[in-house]
Amino acid sequence: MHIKEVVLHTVKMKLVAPFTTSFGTFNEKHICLVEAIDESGISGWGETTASDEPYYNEETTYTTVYMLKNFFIPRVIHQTIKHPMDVHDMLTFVRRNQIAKSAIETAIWDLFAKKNDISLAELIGGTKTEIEVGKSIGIQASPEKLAEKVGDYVDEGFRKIKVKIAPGEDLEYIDAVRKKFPDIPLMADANSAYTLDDIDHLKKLDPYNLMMIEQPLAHDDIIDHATLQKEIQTPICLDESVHSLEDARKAIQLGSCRIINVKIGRVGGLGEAIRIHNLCQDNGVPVWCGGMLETGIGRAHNIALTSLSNFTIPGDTAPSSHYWDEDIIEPEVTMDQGIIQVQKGPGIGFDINREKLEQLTVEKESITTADTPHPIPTA
Ligand SMILES: O=C(O)CCC(=O)C1=CC=C[C@@H](O)[C@@H]1C(=O)O
Ligand SMILES: [Mg+2]
Repeated sequence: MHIKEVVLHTVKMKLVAPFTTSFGTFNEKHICLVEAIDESGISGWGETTASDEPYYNEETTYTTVYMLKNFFIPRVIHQTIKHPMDVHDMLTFVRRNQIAKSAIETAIWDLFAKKNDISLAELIGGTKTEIEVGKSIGIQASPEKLAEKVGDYVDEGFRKIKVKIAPGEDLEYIDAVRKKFPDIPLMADANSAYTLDDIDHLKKLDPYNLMMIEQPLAHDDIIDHATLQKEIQTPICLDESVHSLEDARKAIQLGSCRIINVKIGRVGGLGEAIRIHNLCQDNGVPVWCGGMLETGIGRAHNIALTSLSNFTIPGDTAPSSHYWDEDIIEPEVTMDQGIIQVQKGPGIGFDINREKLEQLTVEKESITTADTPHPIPTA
């Protein structure tokens, strides 16, 4: 397979509701949608899952566009690509920048599946025809407001509820939810808001029977999470700390977590996500697919990934309508009582609403050569 052109469509999209985590509130975001076109004119699609600010990790939408234009697209355009699983190693000449790598790598996965007229789920060996999904709720104004929001999503049938916590917005909030919903599958995401000084405080979450506490400690830590996991009963799930298969291996070996939140962008693409899934399966560590407030393109990749068998915990893959007034894919991602059907069409299985894409585009750039001022390996 050869890519003859890559078009970077940068869109500005407003969320239907603000989303608050321990590191800030998002109301809108710029997203770069990556269109990889082959010699026969077929388009594969990926998206950058960074935000406008480098608060989740070190990348932003703008850094990902720079890295795609200057390094990653010049590395892959006009090259012979035998299989999308090979793209990860083509990009390791650059350190990290996982979200930028993922955006072009996932577009190549979609393109390859379309050229072979199979769904992305089938291409990666997915076994499920439908997936259970959960809802990630941002930090709310009060414990009562949170419990009310949880009720709305329980009524919609979501199979897991994830709430955000931070010091001062944790025990009372979890207590209010558990008082109203003693048995629902409930988890908390701390986005690195705590330290080992908070061990005794975090122990107070143990009686609430949470499925897990996600990323309680530093975004780049594996060692201290192992210390914490020995002290608390609640299973630790890592998100930000796991950037690669190697990070996952070390975390499992050290006992830093019992669950891993796999995000295609954070780990540098679908190939690495599959490798992490397989490693976790071999070690009895369940995984689930986290969300990054994606458009339908990223959402479609997440659904396909979740069709793999060790994704045994519902992911943060809510329907399009929970994020956008109008998504840029057709049809939109919909859900029925917490279940999303795995798309069967070729590639990501959704069409792009080109009219909507044009409306939302703030910048568009077509790249047809490997030109870059930087030395790029070709081997
Ligand atoms: O896409 C979704 O619905 C999940 C959003 C979500 O929980 C997150 C998105 C982006 C960064 C983080 O704040 C957070 C997470 O840590 O998973
Ligand atoms: Mg998280």
